[in-house]
Amino acid sequence: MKLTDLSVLLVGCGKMGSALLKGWLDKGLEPGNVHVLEPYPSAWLQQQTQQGLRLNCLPKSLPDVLVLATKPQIMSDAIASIEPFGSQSTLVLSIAAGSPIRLFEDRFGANVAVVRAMPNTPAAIGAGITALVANNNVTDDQMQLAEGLMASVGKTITLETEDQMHAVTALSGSGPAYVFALAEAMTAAGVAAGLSETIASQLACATVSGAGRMLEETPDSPSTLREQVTSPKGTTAAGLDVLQRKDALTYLLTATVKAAARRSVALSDT
Ligand SMILES: NC(=O)c1ccc[n+]([C@@H]2O[C@H](COP(=O)([O-])OP(=O)(O)OC[C@H]3O[C@@H](n4cnc5c(N)ncnc54)[C@H](O)[C@@H]3O)[C@@H](O)[C@H]2O)c1
Ligand code: PRO
Repeated sequence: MKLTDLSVLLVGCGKMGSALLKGWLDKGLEPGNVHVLEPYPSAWLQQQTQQGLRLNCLPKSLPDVLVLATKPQIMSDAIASIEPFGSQSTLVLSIAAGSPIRLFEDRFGANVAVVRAMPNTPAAIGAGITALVANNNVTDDQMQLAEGLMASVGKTITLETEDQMHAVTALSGSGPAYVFALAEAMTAAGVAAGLSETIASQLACATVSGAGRMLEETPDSPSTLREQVTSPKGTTAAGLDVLQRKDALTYLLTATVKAAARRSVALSDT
């Protein structure tokens, strides 16, 4: 099905919901075919009503896709108002961390077609990556539809089992925050080395962003790209000797991702 012909009911239009909606509207989704439920609509979302998007009212017929983008903690309450829309012909596409497929099967019925997806915030600039997993009720056409929607805001990968979603959420879902934290820490390190905050921040952010683009735009692996910066006995080798001493960086990130994955498991159990 083409994006132009698609009808969508979006529940929750905060940071991720609006990043996805922006991407879909840019790619040709008709605002007139979109209903959004959002108690605190942004100025941008309110503006879309002038193009025909319907805010805080329910569609008269079943939409092709019901997108769930509220926080997992209030997912159950949010579903209460839209239970009749979880029919077999409507694809339920949830992006909530820690909301398992069984929650939607319990609430909408065992026959409901559910795709669980984990995007990340670079989706806002079309540079996201989304992992998807479906239940057995999802048809090939519906899976293609879900992949197509998420591909319009970045890359997609399909998971083998829903269990993998905890690690995915911890790695790529939360991952942009780790990278932004790196830029913040590099700025602080630049200040400690004698630069002004402004110059340190400019250098740190451009370095993170430029290195990210190289990962994207060159065929080289992260290891090769790292080696290309590192002259024997030079400055980078001296720095990496601290960063990677006793695998410190790998150890820290492994513990980080494990903690996030544990939180995903805990959210699924509540
Ligand atoms: N932000 C991320 O990086 C990210 C990445 C991947 C997945 N997610 C998932 O996306 C979901 C939304 O996260 P977010 O960061 O956009 O949060 P957010 O708080 O920005 O957005 C959630 C929105 O839901 C709205 N809402 C609250 N109650 C509602 C209701 N009853 N009906 C409809 N809308 C309601 C809120 O007003 C808010 O605007 C979460 O489940 C999160 O796990 C977020
Ligand atoms: N943001 C959501 C959270 O922090 C899910 C992944 C990224 O819970």
